[in-house]
Amino acid sequence: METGTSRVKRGMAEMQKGGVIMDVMNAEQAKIAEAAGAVAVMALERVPSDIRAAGGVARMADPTIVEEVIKVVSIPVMAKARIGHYVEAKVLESLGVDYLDESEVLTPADEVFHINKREFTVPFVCGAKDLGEALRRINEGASMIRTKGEPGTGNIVEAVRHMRFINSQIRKVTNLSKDELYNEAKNLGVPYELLLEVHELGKLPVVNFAAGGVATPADAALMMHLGADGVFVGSGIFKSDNPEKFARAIVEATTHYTDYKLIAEVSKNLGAPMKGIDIATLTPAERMSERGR
Ligand SMILES: O=C(CO)[C@H](O)[C@H](O)COP(=O)(O)O
Repeated sequence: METGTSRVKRGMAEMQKGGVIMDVMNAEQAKIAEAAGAVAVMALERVPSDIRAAGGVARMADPTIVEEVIKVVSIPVMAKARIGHYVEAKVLESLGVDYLDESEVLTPADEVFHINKREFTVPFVCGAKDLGEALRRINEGASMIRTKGEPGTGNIVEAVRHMRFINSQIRKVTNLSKDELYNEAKNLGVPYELLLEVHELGKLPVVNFAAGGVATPADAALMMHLGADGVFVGSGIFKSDNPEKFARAIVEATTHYTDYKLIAEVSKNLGAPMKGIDIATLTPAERMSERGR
């Protein structure tokens, strides 16, 4: 049984299109994000780069933080549950969040099963690095997809790879004949009907945002150029020298992603972006994008 209609759940994500969703750790940051023009905020205890630095098990945020953020902003509030953690998701739903992120940024609670998102009234966003992952999450009830990227690195390279790969897989599926789709569905480990939808639409049946490693206005614009429907930014804003300026500049660059003069203008005197990490220095266990398939 599905709770809430897919049309409404997916429609809510459609309304965020072209915008920036910002990670915030408290009410003050939530107000900065809203004033900068964020279309939604993600309430969490630590941004991904702090999660990397802290080590240990990363869980859902203290409900106090989530409630505090809900209280101070009028834009939608999202929150993260661990992959497979049904109860964290139910708790966050009970707090009245507008969207849930079943996120690889937190330590997975289940190595095999994701949450059955169809059982929830609140819509979900999930990460994906290829078409198979994206369609499996949609089959479980996700109403929005985002690239996984490599969160907390300030390095855009993985988000670029995931966006390019998903889009190239979609192009391939669009060109297959209907009878070839059965084999492709088997190869990708996804239901035939969903793959048929991609074949007919020429895109995912839900919006696909970019996430994981966006650290500058130009990074955000690059992801839009590559076909993202919008952008999530976590560490890039609140681990930069000047969060207010970065937040505003990233929103401007996302909205006007082909206006290179404007992107140059908003990129002036921003102060230092977050330092960032070379992906090659990460061990396999440190790669959050490998969590949850
Ligand atoms: O929601 C997210 C993933 O669940 C984050 O917003 C995103 O991945 C943040 O990554 P980064 O800190 O690199 O911007």
